[in-house]
Amino acid sequence: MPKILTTHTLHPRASAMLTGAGELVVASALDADTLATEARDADIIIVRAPLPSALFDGATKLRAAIRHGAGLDMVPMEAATAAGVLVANVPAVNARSVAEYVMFAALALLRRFRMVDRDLRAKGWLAGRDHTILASELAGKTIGIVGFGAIGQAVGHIAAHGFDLNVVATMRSMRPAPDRVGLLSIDALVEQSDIIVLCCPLTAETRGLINRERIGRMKPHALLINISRGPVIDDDALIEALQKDRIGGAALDVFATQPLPSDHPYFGFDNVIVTPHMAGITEQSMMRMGVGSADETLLVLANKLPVNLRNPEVVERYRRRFPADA
Ligand SMILES: NC(=O)C1=CN([C@@H]2O[C@H](COP(=O)(O)OP(=O)(O)OC[C@H]3O[C@@H](n4cnc5c(N)ncnc54)[C@H](O)[C@@H]3O)[C@@H](O)[C@H]2O)C=CC1
Ligand SMILES: O=C(O)C(=O)COP(=O)(O)O
Repeated sequence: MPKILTTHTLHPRASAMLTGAGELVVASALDADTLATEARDADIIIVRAPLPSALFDGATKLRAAIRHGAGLDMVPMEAATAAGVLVANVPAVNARSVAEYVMFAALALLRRFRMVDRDLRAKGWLAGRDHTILASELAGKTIGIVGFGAIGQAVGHIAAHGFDLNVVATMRSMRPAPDRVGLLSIDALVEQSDIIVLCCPLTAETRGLINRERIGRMKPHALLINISRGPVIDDDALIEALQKDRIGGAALDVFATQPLPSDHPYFGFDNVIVTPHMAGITEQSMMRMGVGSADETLLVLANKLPVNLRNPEVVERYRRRFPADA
């Protein structure tokens, strides 16, 4: 029976799909050593936590690493490819969930929800209503989307059609954008946006993209929302801007260090929302990501290639390891 190692428990519908196809084993811990040890006799690994490169050295049976979600930064692609292991992901199926989180975060920041809720509970009704800085509407503001892929487009659609926001976006290749979306360079986008949303993957190019200089160009009331990956932002520069009231606030779902240390400076700001990497996690998206991961697993176990193969250059090496059935 093939061993399907998963870093986290899957949605029941996904587990049910795998019943009979293999032995589904949830990793006992997520540290590098445990994952590498438990992957040694695995045929497939379903990934929701960073994998160490060393995992691929000892995992001689491993056919595929299947990313439960979009971002591929958790899988060391070079090590997987060198070891002849297929890498696949389940793209786009959590985009709606993340886009709804982005609107929630923008509204919560503009409504100063953290403070209002806290003051009403701690100090009573009048304190909850006593805010000298007024809340603000979304309508008419400009939202700037960095990375106009599945999530960026879902954010743009809801923002333009649901909230009457002006939408601008930056893309790597400036292809024609949909109606109601203006294309800008990253520098123009940070200068012109009231709300800046990071929806790009973490790559060598996007690491540190939101640096001190770009934060310095933002409007004084600008809100920064990050659902991408933590290292896209220079944390020291953002913390300094928040301390000096140089920007309006931030909503951060992802961090350079996860779990976020409990004494992290981000916890100290009233105008910062922090969530534990859960923008893409809803009942619906967990089902879709789980089912997508199970679909890809079943294909690989049937000696076929996954639909969303992300390292096609591995195929020849993989086929030498696991010759296809006639
Ligand atoms: N917080 C959460 O729960 C979640 C976070 N994510 C993160 O969001 C990222 C994007 O997800 P999707 O939209 O599904 O992926 P996608 O691949 O559909 O879109 C990413 C877009 O970013 C663009 N891009 C890449 N480098 C860029 C650059 N330097 N400047 C501007 N644009 C650039 C790409 O061309 C593409 O259009 C994922 O890679 C992941 O890191 C994804 C899902 C859930
Ligand atoms: O899709 C992504 O990249 C995410 O960050 C969310 O996926 P996950 O919750 O890790 O399965």
